Amino acid sequence: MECNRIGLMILGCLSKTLDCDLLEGKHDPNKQSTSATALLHYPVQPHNVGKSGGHVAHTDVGSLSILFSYQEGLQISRSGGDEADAEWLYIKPKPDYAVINVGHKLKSSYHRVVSVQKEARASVIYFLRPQMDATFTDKEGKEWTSVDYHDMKFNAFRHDKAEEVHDILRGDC
Ligand SMILES: O=C(O)CCC(=O)C(=O)O
Ligand SMILES: [Fe+2]
Repeated sequence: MECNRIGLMILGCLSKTLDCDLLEGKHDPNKQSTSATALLHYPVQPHNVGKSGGHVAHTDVGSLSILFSYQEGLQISRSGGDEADAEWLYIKPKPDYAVINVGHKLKSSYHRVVSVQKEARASVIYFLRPQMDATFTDKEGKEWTSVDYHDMKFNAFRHDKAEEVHDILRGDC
């Protein structure tokens, strides 16, 4: 609940600063949404250090993500491009701070989690998302409901071969 409130507050501040309404009445507390809290566990991968053995490169679905982790491994791409060509930068964890990632409307960063340590990694993340029936138009002019877009992207996450759904994971549609 608190993360939801803080997320909406941040979106409100960004809206003012950018002079555009990012909330657009699309976060009605009385309507169902796909907002969710995820507890992520990354097992030890001693043979996979520095590789995307943690979380495949992707952009986040929704309005804003609030991430808590005390451990290294999160990287963002500075250059874009394919996962293999991208220039990956570590986001260092800072005690008592959360990492805030904007979602699609503001062009989410392309990020991933790599294996860096000999111990398992854990993170907690809250995804603030619009109500299910909120609509938006993608780059190709196709209209989506928030829930349909969410489900389409999650099918891509579950896909066996990330390279086949690369454009979806990178948020290119
Ligand atoms: O575990 C992390 O640090 C990031 C997880 C993430 O990017 C996600 O679940 O979308
Ligand atoms: Fe993410």
